[in-house]
Amino acid sequence: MAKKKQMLLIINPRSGREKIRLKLLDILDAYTGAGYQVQVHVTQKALDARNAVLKYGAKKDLIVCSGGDGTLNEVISGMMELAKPVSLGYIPAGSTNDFASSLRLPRQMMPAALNAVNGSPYAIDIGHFCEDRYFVYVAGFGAFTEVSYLTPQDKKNLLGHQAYILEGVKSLASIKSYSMKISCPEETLEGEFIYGMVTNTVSVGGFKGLVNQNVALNDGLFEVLLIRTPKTPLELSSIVTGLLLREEEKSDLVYKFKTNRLTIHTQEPVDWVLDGEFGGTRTDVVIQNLPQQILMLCPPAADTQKHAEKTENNENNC
Ligand SMILES: Nc1ncnc2c1ncn2[C@@H]1O[C@H](COP(=O)(O)OP(=O)(O)OP(=O)(O)O)[C@@H](O)[C@H]1O
Repeated sequence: MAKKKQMLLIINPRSGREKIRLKLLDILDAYTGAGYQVQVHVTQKALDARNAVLKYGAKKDLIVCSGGDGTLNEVISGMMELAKPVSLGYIPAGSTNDFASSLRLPRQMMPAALNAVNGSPYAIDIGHFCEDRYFVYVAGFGAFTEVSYLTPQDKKNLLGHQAYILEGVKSLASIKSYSMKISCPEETLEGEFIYGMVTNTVSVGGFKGLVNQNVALNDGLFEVLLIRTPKTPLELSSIVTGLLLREEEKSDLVYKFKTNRLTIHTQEPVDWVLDGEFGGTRTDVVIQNLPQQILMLCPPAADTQKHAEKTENNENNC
């Protein structure tokens, strides 16, 4: 008898609106029918998904993750430590699912579950953050970035994406400015900044226009967005205009560029957010793009450069 293919299915039962609860039997049935022996790990708390990958992942043919961006981050962080590469299927089940929309994964749970075993492998870049952390699609600091992890899970489950917007409006009153030196092979910037994000995605916080650059998830490059601290109401309105500009259009307050490596030194410690979860408080940060590290199973349309989403991204300016 042919040896069964081994799958590790990691499920965060609390992600999003807990939709997985209604579909789990159908999903297990489909995977068993497709010839997999499925080991299910239901996460109990933070870091559980990463630890399950480290403990069981190396012996599997496929890892499937059901959860939001935070759970996906944990699974990929575990996979980056495995000695042998394993493919990854993803069932987006969070409240925002930013990265899933970049990969054009099906929005419905059952089609996404089937794609997680039948999709075409697509090698995505991964971000290495300082010594010890990874991110899949965004590392950020400053205004609003803390909204994703400070929004209580119960509120996210109740209100979904609107919960972020509500918490974001609350944080408007407390925008902080940081004195920074930001260096990458292409340029060095110094001064006061209120916001920065280093991304590998077309959507952040559910907004597609924010990155506003041509994006490929496998080109070895991040898209960077940095915003200087406005000193006058006029500068504030220039920032709004600057955010709508394309990469090649220059602004003195808003910087958009691509790079594979970035170092940031700040005088006071800054809170970072990685894929919507708390990434630590740091004065020195090194961010490195590790090209094409994880094989994700995606719909064929998400294949390589077709996926760059140039048109869609530019049409969706916020
Ligand atoms: N059983 C659990 N109960 C509560 N929290 C959990 C449990 N298992 C894992 N977690 C934590 O929940 C965090 C958030 O989950 P996740 O990001 O998947 O969902 P979400 O916040 O609803 O989605 P999104 O980030 O896409 O908005 C994970 O990073 C993990 O630390």
